[in-house]
Amino acid sequence: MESTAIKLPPEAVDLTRLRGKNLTQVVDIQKLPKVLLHEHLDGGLRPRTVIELAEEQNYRGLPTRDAKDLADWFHRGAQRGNLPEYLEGFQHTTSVMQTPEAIERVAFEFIEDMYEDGVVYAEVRFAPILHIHSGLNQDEVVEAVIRGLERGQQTYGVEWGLIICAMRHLSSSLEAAELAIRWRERGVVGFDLAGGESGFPPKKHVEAFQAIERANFYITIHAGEAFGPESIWQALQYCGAHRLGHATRLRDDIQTMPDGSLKLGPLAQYILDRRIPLEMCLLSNVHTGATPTLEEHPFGKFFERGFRVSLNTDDRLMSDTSMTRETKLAAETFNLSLADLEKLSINAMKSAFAPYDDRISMIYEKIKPGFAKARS
Ligand SMILES: O=c1[nH]cnc2c1ncn2[C@@H]1O[C@H](CO)[C@@H](O)[C@H]1O
Ligand SMILES: [Zn+2]
Repeated sequence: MESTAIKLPPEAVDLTRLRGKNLTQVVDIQKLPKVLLHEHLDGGLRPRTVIELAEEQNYRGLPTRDAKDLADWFHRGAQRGNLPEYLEGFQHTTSVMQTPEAIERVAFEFIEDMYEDGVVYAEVRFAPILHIHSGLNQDEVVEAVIRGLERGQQTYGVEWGLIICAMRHLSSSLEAAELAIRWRERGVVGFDLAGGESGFPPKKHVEAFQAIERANFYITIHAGEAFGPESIWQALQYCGAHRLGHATRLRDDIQTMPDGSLKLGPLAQYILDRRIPLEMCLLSNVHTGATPTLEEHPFGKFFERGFRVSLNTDDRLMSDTSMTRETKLAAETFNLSLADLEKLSINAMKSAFAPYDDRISMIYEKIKPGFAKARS
């Protein structure tokens, strides 16, 4: 009897087998449903917006008023191979985010950018204390961000969560934690510790983390970016982190054996076993020197070994990146397949601080159908 099955053209059959560059040349990465968990609101402004906001707020500190030159200036400044210098550019972005209108605009444009980048769910973070220099209080700052995010969602349908950052070098982390808890009914989903890592161990802020835990709320901490496994260990075992930002230097707790297998130290084993989500940021790590090159980034190993990793942008302006770019780079550098990319989106969505039911519906209503469409 003759088969009645429809014959697919060979390239359609092969799509699921493609990897790396072969994959990124055929599949439109921008259209795949992606999830972003780690992006700084003040690290993702459009260069033109920075210039316009500087004019409106009479801020004279910008090095140039040309959008292209300004973008180059941010990229150059961020690529000096260490975190403290990487962070210098934020002085300008936070300086132009001091009025409710400016802050709301940046938040709205963030959602608009996410939509254009193919991101279906995004968690964005910032430190309200850096936005009170023109007289706003921190609640007003958070309210302005939420207004922009809500307006963006109404227009573009991108779902979001907001994370409040405390800064490692400041003593106001408890105040930031209380602020995060106060706004949880309006879309704040968690609490983070950001800023220069070396010399600022997370356990100094343990009171803030305990306040978050007592409120049954969520914690992510920048750890293992500019300091070793000790910082990651403290974040988990002193501060109760539910997720880790970067965790690049967890590689120091993992040994590659002569046969290529990985021998995990106790910290790495704990992170693997407990399914602790690692918010990995490839280009940002190259720029801050957390990894010497993209090829040597531990992401590939972590993913293969089954760690709960996700791809993230960190700071789209400083690192000249997007989710599409990070995903393409990851696919090409680590020879990923479409199934791998789907797994990364699902990993991220599973790890989001959104409620369980929302995460499930995002996975089954947006991510899986989006990838199925890409395959068909
Ligand atoms: O990669 C990073 N590591 C540590 N801190 C960062 C990174 N990117 C941005 N920030 C810091 O977080 C603040 C709130 O968004 C930013 O102002 C910047 O100082
Ligand atoms: Zn970050």
